[in-house]
Amino acid sequence: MIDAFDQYLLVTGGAGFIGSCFLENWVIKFSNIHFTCIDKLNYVSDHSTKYISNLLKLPNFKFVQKDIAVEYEYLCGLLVEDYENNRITGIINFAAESSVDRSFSSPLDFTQNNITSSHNLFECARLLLEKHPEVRNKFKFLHVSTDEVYGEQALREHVAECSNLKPTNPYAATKAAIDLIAQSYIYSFHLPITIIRSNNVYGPNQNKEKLIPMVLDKLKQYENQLKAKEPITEKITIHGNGTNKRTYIHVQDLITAIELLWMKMDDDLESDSQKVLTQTYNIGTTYEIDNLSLVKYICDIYFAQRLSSLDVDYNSLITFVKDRNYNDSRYALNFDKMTELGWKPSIKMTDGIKQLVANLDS
Ligand SMILES: NC(=O)c1ccc[n+]([C@@H]2O[C@H](COP(=O)([O-])OP(=O)(O)OC[C@H]3O[C@@H](n4cnc5c(N)ncnc54)[C@H](O)[C@@H]3O)[C@@H](O)[C@H]2O)c1
Ligand SMILES: C[C@H]1O[C@H](OP(=O)(O)OP(=O)(O)OC[C@H]2O[C@@H](n3ccc(=O)[nH]c3=O)[C@H](O)[C@@H]2O)[C@H](O)[C@@H](O)C1=O
Repeated sequence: MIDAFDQYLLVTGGAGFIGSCFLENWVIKFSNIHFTCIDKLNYVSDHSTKYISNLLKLPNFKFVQKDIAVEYEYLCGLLVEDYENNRITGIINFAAESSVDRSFSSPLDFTQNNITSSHNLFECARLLLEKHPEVRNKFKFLHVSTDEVYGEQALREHVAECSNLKPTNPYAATKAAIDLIAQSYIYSFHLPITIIRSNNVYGPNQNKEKLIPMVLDKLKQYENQLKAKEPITEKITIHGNGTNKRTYIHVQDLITAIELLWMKMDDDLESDSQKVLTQTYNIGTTYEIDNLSLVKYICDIYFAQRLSSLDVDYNSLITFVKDRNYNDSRYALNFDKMTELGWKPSIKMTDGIKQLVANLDS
């Protein structure tokens, strides 16, 4: 069979926030690579392919709506039994239920979904390399984890990839569990899984349950109600007293990091080494800010860009609500390993937020 494409990749969770931004970038940029995206289409994309709609007709893209937590047989067929037809030798795993808030109310669903979906992928990858050992010299697996697996850091503390995993919420615990299962597959089956753990990611296509898109959505509603001379109904909701801090990375900077690692994995395969394959990488920035300051920062940009004539006391737009069961105080990553590979974040938070405000009507 003559391969129409140089590589065949499986991307899971590609209809969601980061996955869709990744696919929007890579499917267009790498026309020599074929991408199969599997996503169950949950609430984050309104149970639709709206974030990847312009990819659906491209020759190097295929979308499959499946729940990889329950479709083990399908995955096995795609990756192992029908390898000769599908020839998938690269997996990038974004798929997960990603909301900390939702994990407090349905922890078992998070365990069932997040752990089983990723473990199904690891097991299929193991079986593929067992059945087709010749694939090992071109097989890559990038698993997307999170900084939350480390739990919170004290002031001036930074965690490196070798730091202990101390998750505090059910979502983070599922992500930590997956990382530990991945580690067992690396040791026991020499499966070349590379893991990335990033700070909070922001950018287009992010569901408005998360802080930044929530603030933008509330401000847009405020603007619409103001123009329609309707009563202002919605307020920006801040958990607790707003002093919790987060560190932010623009989704494009994360994608650049993924691309660098993917190339370094190719170098490893060509030189039969494992400098990057089987490694874990923190992907972070130094843009740390407390939640209340971030909300006011976004308001500053929003009003300057869209409502410059108004002089509004932002406190009137904000309401403080009950805090999370547990709310990590801050995450601070040591990302020297990525720096040593030549990566650094390039999108300033000001520019990233301004870009989001400017694109609100698109
Ligand atoms: N957003 C962040 O700030 C952030 C930071 C660090 C790590 N992460 C990780 O990055 C990945 C993507 O995060 P996101 O913010 O884009 O999430 P998201 O919630 O926006 O998208 C996740 C996608 O995965 C899909 N999915 C979930 N379970 C699935 C299953 N069993 N089968 C098929 N599809 C499934 C969902 O339908 C959704 O489209 C997740 O693994 C998350 O843990 C996110
Ligand atoms: C690395 C993880 O980032 C995201 O998780 P996180 O909980 O940090 O993101 P959120 O945007 O949900 O919350 C950030 C911060 O804001 C508070 N907050 C949120 C929503 C709201 O309406 N009001 C708030 O005050 C919240 O308590 C937090 O302190 C990502 O979702 C996850 O997948 C990651 O891996």
